[in-house]
This record gives sequence, structure tokens and C-alpha cells, in this order.
Amino acid sequence: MSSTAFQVMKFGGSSVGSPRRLRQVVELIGRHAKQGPLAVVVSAMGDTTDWLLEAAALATAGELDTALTVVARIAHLAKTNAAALLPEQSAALAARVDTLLAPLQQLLQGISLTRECSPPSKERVLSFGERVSATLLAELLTAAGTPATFQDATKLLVTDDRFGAARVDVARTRERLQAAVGGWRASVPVIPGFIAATADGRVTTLGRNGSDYTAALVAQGIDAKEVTVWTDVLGLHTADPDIVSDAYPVAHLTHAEGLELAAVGVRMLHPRTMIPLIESGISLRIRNTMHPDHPGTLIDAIGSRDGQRPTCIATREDLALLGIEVRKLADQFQLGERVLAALREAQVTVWLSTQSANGQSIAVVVPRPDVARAQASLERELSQEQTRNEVEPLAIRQPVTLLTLVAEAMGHGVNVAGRFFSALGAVGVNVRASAQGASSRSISCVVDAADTAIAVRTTHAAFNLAHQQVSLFLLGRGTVGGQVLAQLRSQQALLKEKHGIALRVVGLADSRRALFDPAGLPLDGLEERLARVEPVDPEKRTLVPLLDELRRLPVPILVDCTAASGLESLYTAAFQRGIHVVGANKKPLALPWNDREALLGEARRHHVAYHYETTVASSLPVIDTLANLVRTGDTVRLITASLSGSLGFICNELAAGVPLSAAVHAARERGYTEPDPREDLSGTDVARKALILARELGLPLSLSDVALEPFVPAEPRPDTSVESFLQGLKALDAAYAERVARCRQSGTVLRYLARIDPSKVGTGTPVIRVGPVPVEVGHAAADLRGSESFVSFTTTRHSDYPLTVRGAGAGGAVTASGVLADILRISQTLRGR
Ligand SMILES: NC(=O)C1=CN([C@@H]2O[C@H](COP(=O)(O)OP(=O)(O)OC[C@H]3O[C@@H](n4cnc5c(N)ncnc54)[C@H](O)[C@@H]3O)[C@@H](O)[C@H]2O)C=CC1
Ligand SMILES: N[C@@H](CC=O)C(=O)O
Repeated sequence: MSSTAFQVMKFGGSSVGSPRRLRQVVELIGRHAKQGPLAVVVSAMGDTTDWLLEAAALATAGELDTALTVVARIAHLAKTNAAALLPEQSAALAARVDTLLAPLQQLLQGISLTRECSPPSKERVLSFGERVSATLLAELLTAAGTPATFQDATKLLVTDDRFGAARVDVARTRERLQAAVGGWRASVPVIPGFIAATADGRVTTLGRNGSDYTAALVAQGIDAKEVTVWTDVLGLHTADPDIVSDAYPVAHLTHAEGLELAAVGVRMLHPRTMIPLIESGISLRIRNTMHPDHPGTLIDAIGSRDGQRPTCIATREDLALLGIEVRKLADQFQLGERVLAALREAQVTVWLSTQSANGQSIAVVVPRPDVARAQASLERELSQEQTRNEVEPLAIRQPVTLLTLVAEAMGHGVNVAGRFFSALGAVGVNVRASAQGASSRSISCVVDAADTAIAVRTTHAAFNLAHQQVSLFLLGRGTVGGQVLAQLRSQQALLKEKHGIALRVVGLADSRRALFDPAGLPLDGLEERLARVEPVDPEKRTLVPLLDELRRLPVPILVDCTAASGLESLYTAAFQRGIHVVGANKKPLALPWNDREALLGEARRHHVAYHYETTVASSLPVIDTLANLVRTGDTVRLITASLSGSLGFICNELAAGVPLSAAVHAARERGYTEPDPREDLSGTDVARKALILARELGLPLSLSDVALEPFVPAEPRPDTSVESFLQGLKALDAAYAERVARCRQSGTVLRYLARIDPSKVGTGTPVIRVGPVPVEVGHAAADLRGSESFVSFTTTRHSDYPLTVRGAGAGGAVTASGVLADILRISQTLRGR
């Protein structure tokens, strides 16, 4: 192609709809016109076409005055836009607009008199929008130093006279364009899009995406090298960005991919536009007027050479799925041919048809507004068979969505269909029908309309994202939950970049409020946002409907950072929905043995994970270590442990001379205690932890089996508030100071320890004991610092030197890191699968 071949640039209504955008367009055209010959196609400004339709309808209803106010609105927009760019010529521009619109007013008067708007009249009404915008743009360009001339599209593009659905006479259009193009090099031609005319000059329009089609026809007619469609997005995206926040612009596509995408519903492209370009080998670019330096999307004969090229996901919505099945032998029936012929005859568009292998049944997807017509035509066609009871009643499912994946040579990849359907299946989307074209370029399926967003997001993630998405519903925003959010904020980007895991918080709840957004909640200010939610009575609320939403998201995980009782029923509901659970909450694991077994059994039955590493000694790897000992066949003979970070800290503070009440206060301040510190002081929290460990050994014990001596007699009581209990602690300060002094004198340190001795099973002696113990120097617990915990496993293999785990055993930050580790464990396991 010659180096002086034309470029064709098309600007849509939004690009010329405001002074700011119009100015950008004028600058952009001026810059490109300097680089080589350029032809411009322009749509009507903003919503002008809709307003013209409104004016026509009003005139037809005899409401001429109101119709003329609509014309005045159109005139005002055009005048304001033009005057903003060329204020010194505003009067002349306004007069120009009035002159251009005067015939429209006459036309509307005529329509109003006859109360009839014939198709040719309607086409004429509609043509005024583009006429005005093209005329003004040519004048603005010229005034800005880029000589430009309005070119009348009705003299260039020739169509037949099917008003409303005119077909272009490509050969005659080309003849006229070839004759005209010679004069276009000195002055940029500005051509109204969307409009054309019959050979004898009656105005016609080109329908939806008409201006893009004009640009393609002009490009073909003048042998242009490229068409650029300027719009307000950065190019054609991998999916609708309104649905998929991770969707991104595709750099390069083949013509065939573009055509396929146009055919399956991508609004930016239309098959009519693609065909002239494909026939003439002209490339198409989609670019953003507001980011003129961004390359956008290029669609040409070559396409991307990248083997890892993205896959585009397109949807066509508001459809119905019709299913027809015969009870006769298929070869006597020719069901498919007859159904498709009947629908063609009834002028019903069939977006997808798929027949069973034996031809016994066919499913077709048609626009929902056409269902009644389709049904009538099929019933007519099959009436005799219906009378003979040879056909099942027509099955109609609506509304449905056609979801299509498009990528060049997709069929050459292994397991594309498998990945497609298993991604949908994993989030519970039911595929109602499917088809893979012979082109191997696309695969389509039909899903219920309600499943559209989840289906698009899921397939987009399965095919386009290098990272795995994980959807978190976090319960609790206190010491631990708050730190989980903080750590997500700081780690999210790194986890995605370095480890390919995108952790998204889709839900956050506290005891009285909940927020949920399947698209993900922005983490900044999330707690404040939750605090603004209207609180509800905890007794009356249920989070189960949110689990129904969660289950439909990639890798759904319920994260329990509460100390609430009774959440086992929510866990069960989660497991039943295929949702994994990560819990820092010990209470569901301290239920009576049979209930705990039932809970874990439910998780196993539904093949989901339940991780709770932080329930014992925060993020220390205690449960995992124990599980590995058991799994590998070792026998645990004894577990001794200091399991309470808060009691460990309090003992250290007491030893340093701090009064008990102040030590408890400090432990609470540092986030070591339970929400109700009496749970720690009474030893109940340690008893729960010891029970969790004993049960990991398979011991069917319950909390009542634990021999418990409290650190402070302090059972939580509903009639005493935490605050008044803490106040009352002062009365114990002296006694505890004395107790610690006695220990010091005897060379011991006070600790609160747990001991699990499986050899005691069946002996009548408690297997689990928890209580305060003065330990001698040299004991593993003697030199614990701050909130440190330790757990020591004496086993058959670790008999001389027990396997010991030691480190910080409480605190929001360490616990949150353990919660995150459990979450990552789930996502990594699933990834490797
Ligand atoms: N703080 C620590 O060092 C450690 C705490 N844990 C466990 O983590 C859990 C949370 O502890 P903290 O964060 O310290 O407690 P916290 O009192 O600071 O926070 C609890 C949060 O749970 C919310 N909540 C209560 N009931 C709820 C419900 N039914 N649904 C949704 N949210 C509810 C509360 O509104 C609050 O936001 C407890 O089970 C605790 O045993 C585990 C290891 C260490
Ligand atoms: N309150 C606990 C922390 C959570 O398990 C402790 O003090 O160890």
C-alpha cells in the first residue's frame, strides 16, 4: 500500500459531546493531519440522536411545540460546544446551526400535521444530528489551522431504499468515493457518519454502530490503510470492565477474532464494520481520545504472535433458550433444519443453535423480545407432530445470557473446554447449553441471566489472570480482624505480584453490621465504612444469604476472627456451600465431642478446608506440627505447654513487681487477652486450647474432662461487666504479689501450664490438666519472655529431647499473620491441584 494512503478516523458522539472533548478532537485531528492524508467521520453530538427520535415521536403525536423545544435543546448543545471553542465567532456559528436545523423544523411541522412519520421521514429527521456535528467540526478545524471541508455522506454512500434497514451498494459507493477522494488531500474531509442516501438522493441511515460502518466503507472506498475509532476507553478489553475490575485492554487481535467478537456481542464492534475491513485488509484501531498516546487495540490481518495472548469474554444478554425434542427417530424428522428454517422465515435471529448428536433435540438461543414470534412459528411448523404427540412441549428458559470466549487458535490448546466448564462449575454456574464453533476460535455457553456477572468474572480469571483470586468474607474487625485487614493492605500487591495470589475481601462483618460486595471491597477506610452501616439486632440477623453470594466467587473463604459462640451453624452452612473456613475462634472446636466431629465431618464431606492453626498459641506452628507427627506414625506420649500468651505475660509482669490488676490491664491493652479477659484468667481459654490439641490426637474428650485450676477465680458472668471485674482485681493485687514473692524465695517462677498425657486415658486420672505451676529454673517454661508460649511434644521418636515450638503466643499482628498463612495454604493447595 502506498505510503500516502489515507487514514480514516471516526469520532463518536461522546467525543464531540462537550467543549472539552471537542477541543481534544480538534487538536488530535490537527496533529494527525500533519502526518499524512486523513479523512474524518463523526457521529452526532452527545445524545442528539435520541433527542431527534423524541422530537419525531412528539411531532407524530401532534405535540409540535414540545418537539420544537427538543430541537432547541439540540441547537443549544451544538451552539454551546462550538462557541466554547470559537467564542469570537459564536454568533456566526449559532446562525449556522439555526440554518442547518431550519429544514428539521419544517419536517417536524409536516409530520405533526399529518400525524404520520413515515420511514423515509424518520430517516431524514435522524440525519440532522450528524449533519450538524460534521459541519461544525469542519469549521472548528479550519479555524484552528487545519483546513477541513464538510462532505455530504448522502452524496457518497449509496444504499437501497429499505428505510430503517438500508443495504449499502458497495460498488457504487466505491465509485463515488474514488471520484471524490482526489480533492481530499488539501483539506480534511469531515463526513457525517450513520447517514447515506438512495441512488436518487433520498436519505437513509445505517443503523446501530452506523458511524463505524461509515468509516469502514469510506476506508474501503478510498483504499485507506487504517481506520481508527476514537472512543472513551483504552481499547477493546478482555471483558466488560463494568463487570470485571481486572479486565484490561487487548493490544492486538486478528480480523477474524474481531469479527467473532462482533458476532458474539462485543458492543464496540459490529460485523458490518469488520467485513469491509477484512475484505480490503485494512486495519482497525480502537483508541481513547483522552489518552491519545496509548496505542489502544489494533485489529489486523496478522494479530498477536504471543502464544499467551489474552482471551476475550463477551456476553450477549436478554436472550431466551428454546428447547425442542422429538420422540420419533431423528433421521425421519430433520428437526434441526426445520426449526432453523421456521425461525428464519419468522425473521427471528438465532444467536446459537446446538443439536444433540443423534439429532433428536435442538436448543436455540433467540432474543427475548422475539420469543412469542419464535414460539408461534415453531408451533406452526411442528403442529402436526404435536397433534400426534411426537414432540415434547417447547421448553423455554429466559432470561439467559450467551457467554463466549474468543481467542485465535484456542482450539489448539489442550483442555480449553475443560477449563471453561470446570471454572463455571466450581462457582455453581449451571451451563444450560454450549457450542464450540468449527473456527476453533470461540467456545460459547448459555447461562441464566442472574449468573452473568459471576460467569464472566470466573471465566475471565480462569483464562486471563496469571494470579489466582481468593474471595474472603471476614468476620470480626477487632484486634485480630483489624490486623488481618492491615496486613492485607500492606501485602496484597506483593502477594499478587510475587506469588500470583489476589486476596480480595468481599465481605466484612462485626457483631451487628455487615458489608458485602462480590466485586471486592476497597480496603482503605473499610472499617469506617462498616461502622457507618445501620446496626441490626444480632439475634435477628443471618449471614447465610451472604454465604450464597460468597459461594459463587473464586476460592471462597469464611474467615472467623471473632470470639463468638454458636458460629458452628454458620460454618456448617459454609461447608455445605463449598466455602472453606479459616478460624481463629476456638469455640467451634471446643464443642462437645460429637458436635465437633460432625462439624469437621461436614467439611470433609464437602471437600473443603477448615484451618485453625491460630486457635492454639497464635501463629506458632503447633497444630500443623502435631498433625505431622500423627500423620507420619509417631506416637505422642506427653504434651506440656504454656498456651496462654496473656497469662505468660501477666506472670512475667508479676515477677517484675507489677500488680495483678495493672498486669491484666497491660495484657488487655496489648491485645493478648480474649475480648473478655476472664476467659484467660479463669483458665478456660487454655482449657479450650489443650482440648483442641488432645482432640488432634484423636482423644474423644470434652471441656468437662479438663481438670482446671484457675489462675484467678473469674468465670465470666453476665451480671458483672468486664470493667467492674477488672476494677475488682485490685483487691487481689496483694495476694498475688505475695504468691509471686514466695515463688521467688523458693527459686521458682509462676507459670500457667497445660499437660496432656494420653497414657491416662481410661485410668480415671484426668488426661488434660491446666493450672498454675511454680516451675524451677531450667524448666522449658521458666525463661519465657513477654507473651511467649511454648509447646513441647514428647513422642516415640522425640523421646530424649522433646520437639518444642516456642515464640510469641498472642497479639493481633502475630495472630493475623497466622490467619493469613492459613488462607494462603488453602489457595496454594487449590492452585497445585
Ligand atoms: N488476640 C489474640 O492474641 C488472639 C486471638 N485469637 C482469637 O481470635 C478471636 C478474635 O479475637 P480478638 O480480635 O482479640 O477479639 P476482639 O474482641 O478484638 O474482636 C472481635 C470481633 O468480632 C466481632 N464479632 C463478635 N461476634 C460476631 C459475630 N457473631 N459475627 C461477626 N463478628 C462478630 C466483634 O464485633 C469484633 O469486631 C478470638 O476467638 C480469639 O480467641 C486467637 C489467637 C490469638
Ligand atoms: N487470649 C489468648 C490469645 C488467643 O488465643 C492468649 O492469651 O493466649
